[in-house]
Amino acid sequence: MATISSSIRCCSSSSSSSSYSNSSYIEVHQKNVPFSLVSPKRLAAKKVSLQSKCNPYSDVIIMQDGAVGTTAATTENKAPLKKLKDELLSIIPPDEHKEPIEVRGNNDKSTVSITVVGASGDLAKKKIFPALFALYYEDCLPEHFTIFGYSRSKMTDAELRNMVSRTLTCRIDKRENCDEKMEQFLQRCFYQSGQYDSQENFMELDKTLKEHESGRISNRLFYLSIPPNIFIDAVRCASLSASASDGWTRVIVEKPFGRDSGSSAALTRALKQYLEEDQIFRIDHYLGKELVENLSVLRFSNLIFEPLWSRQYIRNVQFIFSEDFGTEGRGGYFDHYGIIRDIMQNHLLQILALFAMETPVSLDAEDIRNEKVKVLRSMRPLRVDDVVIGQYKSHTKGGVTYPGYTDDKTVPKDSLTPTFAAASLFIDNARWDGVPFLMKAGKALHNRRAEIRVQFRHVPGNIYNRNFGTDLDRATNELVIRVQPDEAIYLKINNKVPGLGMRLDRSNLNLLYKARYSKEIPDAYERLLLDAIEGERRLFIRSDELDAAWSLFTPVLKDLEEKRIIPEYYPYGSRGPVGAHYLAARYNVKWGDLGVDE
Ligand SMILES: NC(=O)C1=CN([C@@H]2O[C@H](COP(=O)(O)OP(=O)(O)OC[C@H]3O[C@@H](n4cnc5c(N)ncnc54)[C@H](OP(=O)(O)O)[C@@H]3O)[C@@H](O)[C@H]2O)C=CC1
Ligand SMILES: O=C1O[C@H](COP(=O)(O)O)[C@@H](O)[C@H](O)[C@H]1O
Repeated sequence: MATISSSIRCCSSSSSSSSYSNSSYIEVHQKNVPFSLVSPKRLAAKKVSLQSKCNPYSDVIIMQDGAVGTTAATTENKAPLKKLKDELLSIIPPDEHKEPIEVRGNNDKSTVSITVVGASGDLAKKKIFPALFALYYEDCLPEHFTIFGYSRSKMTDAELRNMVSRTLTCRIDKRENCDEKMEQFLQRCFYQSGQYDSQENFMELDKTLKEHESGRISNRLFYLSIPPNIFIDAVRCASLSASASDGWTRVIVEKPFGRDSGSSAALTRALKQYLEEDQIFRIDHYLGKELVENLSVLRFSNLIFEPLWSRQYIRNVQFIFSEDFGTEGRGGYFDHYGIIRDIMQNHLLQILALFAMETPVSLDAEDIRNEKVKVLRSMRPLRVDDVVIGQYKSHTKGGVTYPGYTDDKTVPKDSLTPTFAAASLFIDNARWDGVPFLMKAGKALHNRRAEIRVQFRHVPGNIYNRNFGTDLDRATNELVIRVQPDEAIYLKINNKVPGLGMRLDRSNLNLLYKARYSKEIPDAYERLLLDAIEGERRLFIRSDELDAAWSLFTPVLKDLEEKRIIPEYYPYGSRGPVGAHYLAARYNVKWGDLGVDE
């Protein structure tokens, strides 16, 4: 052990728990941060496993006596721990691993305080508290944790609990002890009222946090669920007056990260006055979605896909986002940003980067983020010619009148803000030269959907061409990764219809998640919150990624706004502006979601 690092200690102690007779733990101190441990009860069911249930990117460490712990996969501690794991595994052959026994020790010494800043708001109620409860329900939160709501509204702890309880739901697959779990969770939630720009108020928060931390090593996570104009005030106050004194302090920042390259860089500079880059967790919740996370698995762990993943076989790739509702309630925010900033520059571009990047050296956060930056920097900035914009207008259907975008009272009547956009992007590198990457995003369309469509090239010299008639697109192999709803991966292939004749049809090889997996898919915020607690950064946006993303969109956004380009109006609930078809047609492409057999 001594050969590994003086920062790794290995200890034994007697357990206070009755079900396990012996107890061992290892402590890894990196900047005074102990690594997290996984409950052995969960592991016991699986015997010795090399992955923790809650964070697949943390290593499970098997001690010589059979004890099991996990590492939080931070860049700081991952390297020595990997070495440690390798060493331990080489000492103990797999078939000699004993049953896991309880791992105790440093978990008792540390605690995590999660403060939701802006706790009275929409996102906190809709996503953050429910995600924290789901993590608690799944036994994924550390043993010692406390949740604080912080906002200006006056509320007692009981009122916060009441507000939170109305937003919580139980997992459909295990409801038995839900009420009990909910009550236990709510007892760990507290509320502190304060201003976002008051250091004094944050000092009061600090005092309350300390009382709950009861002398343990304190780790503090601040989730900024507030409008962007108050981000910096809140970060300043939290960092100067309520940082953890001995453990880590991390801040999750919600988008928007600026409106363009300039304002985004200014935000980053301001954040970095108070925080190191590795304390900033910029959320893009699409990266926490199951099928987005699966993209790399699909590409890099299946021999059949990676060889096809280039200009040689792929004709075009489409990233499609649609919502069947308008800006209801968020018009004020939206009008300042528009659909390009709201969806394309972040969610769709992040998916594109994961789709198109080269193979990372490893699954480490920095290796993945390096590859994403590289591919983003190989892309051509967009020009006005590369985009089509639209805005929804009022529409009456079946006796119901749906409002137009500018009917929203918080939106100026003469607003030209796009609620729909389609764009063609290109990656100027050896792999993707000439392949159109098309994006389409819109609100108030005919359905709610997010998907990736990969259209492959036509089969050269296809001897079955005559069976498809003149429309070769009908024979295109298309791989669809449906992010939501009804998560699925399906591949359209050409197949012979059974019978004596020779008739072909298009059929789907279909991996529909709800048919294949019985387990409920976790919400994106669950994964992201857990990662932030564990210090796993791969799903968060690094500042250079953000810069690269803004560089692509800033010129076109500026042009659209300066030239006051008028959007094409489309009826609420329709398929969007026709202009999107012309844009795709320029590259000989048809949008895959509009076909008869989509
Ligand atoms: N809601 C959503 O679905 C999504 C939101 N986001 C982002 O998450 C963050 C939070 O969103 P959301 O919860 O909708 O925001 P809200 O508008 O609901 O604001 C959150 C809280 O901030 C306080 N607040 C609101 N406006 C101001 C103001 N002008 N000055 C000071 N405090 C204010 C209020 O609390 P109090 O008055 O009690 O202090 C409010 O409850 C934003 O950055 C948003 O862009 C990102 C993706 C989706
Ligand atoms: O970030 C945002 O995302 C939501 C859509 O998220 P989803 O997980 O429900 O698909 C979008 O409605 C909102 O405008 C945008 O700010």
